[in-house]
Amino acid sequence: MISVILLSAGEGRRFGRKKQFVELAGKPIYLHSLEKVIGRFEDILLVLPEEDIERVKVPSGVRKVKGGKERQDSVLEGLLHAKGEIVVIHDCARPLADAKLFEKVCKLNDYHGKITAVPSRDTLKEVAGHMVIKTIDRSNVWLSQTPQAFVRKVLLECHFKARNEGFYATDDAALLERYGFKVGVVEGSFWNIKITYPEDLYVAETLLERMKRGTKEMI
Ligand SMILES: Nc1ccn([C@@H]2O[C@H](COP(=O)(O)OP(=O)(O)OP(=O)(O)O)[C@@H](O)[C@H]2O)c(=O)n1
Ligand SMILES: C[C@](O)(CO)[C@H](O)COP(=O)(O)O
Repeated sequence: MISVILLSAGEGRRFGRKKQFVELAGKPIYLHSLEKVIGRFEDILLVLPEEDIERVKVPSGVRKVKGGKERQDSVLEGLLHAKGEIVVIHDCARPLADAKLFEKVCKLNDYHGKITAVPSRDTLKEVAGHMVIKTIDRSNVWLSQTPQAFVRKVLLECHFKARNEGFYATDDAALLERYGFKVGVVEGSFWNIKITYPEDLYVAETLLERMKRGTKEMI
């Protein structure tokens, strides 16, 4: 069985409010991800802020779990309730993720986990105090996205170790890397943007409009 853990328990500090409940194309941001996985996966968990759990209504079969202080804490809460041998972790803050990506990333083969990611298109500079130190070779640099999939037991082991060490990372793959497990990459999409700041919402709206019209060419 595969479990999907949808993360929606953030505070939206950079956005200015809990962005998961903000409307995007007529429905709250978290619902975009939920609708992508319903009917495709047996075990779906939606991680929510404790104070919102009661009032947020979800389709039958979807389990609501209370989140933690940081993203990583929320993932661990989800993991402790998940039933699948494989777990897919997804940020509801990425509402444009293609439904097919969720299935693609689960095919782990001989990896302990897989991420979706896109190769860097920009020239990368290391900067200190507004001064350029050097240009970083971008040929091996990929930008990490979600969904990401893992063998549940392995991810749980890594989360426990990280908690004991007080180590926090911005994605789950970083924990597997730290403890010596193998992480593979599936090509994601430049359309799968993350809503972090208010302006990201306008970009997401524009992209969604384009997707609805069936035209995915770059603007
Ligand atoms: N304690 C947390 C923090 C984050 N998330 C989720 O993890 C995803 C990525 O996090 P981020 O974009 O950082 O969201 P926020 O934590 O809400 O934003 P900020 O860091 O600006 O406060 C989001 O879907 C968010 O809801 C979560 O479930 N629990
Ligand atoms: C997991 C993630 O979506 C990958 O890009 C991201 O790391 C979330 O955290 P961030 O701090 O907003 O980058």
